[in-house]
Amino acid sequence: MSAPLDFYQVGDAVCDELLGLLEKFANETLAKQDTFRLGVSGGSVATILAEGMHDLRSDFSKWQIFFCDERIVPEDDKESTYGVYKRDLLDNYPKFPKAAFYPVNCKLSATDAAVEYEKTIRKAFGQKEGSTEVPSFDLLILGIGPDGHTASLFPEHPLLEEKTVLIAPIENSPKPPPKRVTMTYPLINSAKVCLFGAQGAGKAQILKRILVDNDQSLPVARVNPTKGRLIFVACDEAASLIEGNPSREAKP
Ligand SMILES: O=C1O[C@H](COP(=O)(O)O)[C@@H](O)[C@H](O)[C@H]1O
Repeated sequence: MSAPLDFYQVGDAVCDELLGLLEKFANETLAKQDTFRLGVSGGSVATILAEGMHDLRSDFSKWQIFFCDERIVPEDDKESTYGVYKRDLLDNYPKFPKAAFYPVNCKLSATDAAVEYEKTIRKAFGQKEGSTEVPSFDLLILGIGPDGHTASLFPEHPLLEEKTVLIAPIENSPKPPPKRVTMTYPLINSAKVCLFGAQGAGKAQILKRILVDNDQSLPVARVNPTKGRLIFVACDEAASLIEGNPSREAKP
């Protein structure tokens, strides 16, 4: 079964739209429960979120922010995703609660960091040790790589078939740096909302292959939160090869 798909073409307002949806989902969630659990990504999406998050009207003390993937590098390395949020958000806006962030322990090996991070997530969701229940994030904000990767799930990589582990190590990422940890499909597809942002003409071809051709060799096309919602936000340039409302129907 496919999750309902919403496609928003937003002129050049991808940043405003992503931040607006983040505020909306956070506050809708907090009207119903005490904690808003968010997963954020690296790359272009990280820059958008880290620069704009402080301005949102929400009770950040009730947010828990995790990483959809992380590169195993020190936090002051320019490749560190947590490093982007630290530099652009936490260091500039000291009122934003640092404790909202749950960084990956990048002092460990990728394997150990993945095991520890899965435990961290399960604990934050109030699960007992040994639980096999899959936590459901309120919102995951995901990026689209030029090769169709998302988080650190890359085309043709064996991790695409992972069914049990929720956070997996990757030692041979085709995009540097090679060592990373990443959410796998069981965790991603259990989210209540998976929200993608696509900005720039460089994303047009891959977005067409994902949304129009439904090319299942592309990791983004396999994101399908079956009990949740799937939303793509694209600027006009990124959406230039898409006509009308895409449905991601399987092609014969
Ligand atoms: O390596 C990564 O790339 C993707 C896509 O990044 P973008 O800069 O092309 O938008 C990102 O979503 C992922 O978190 C990151 O680790």
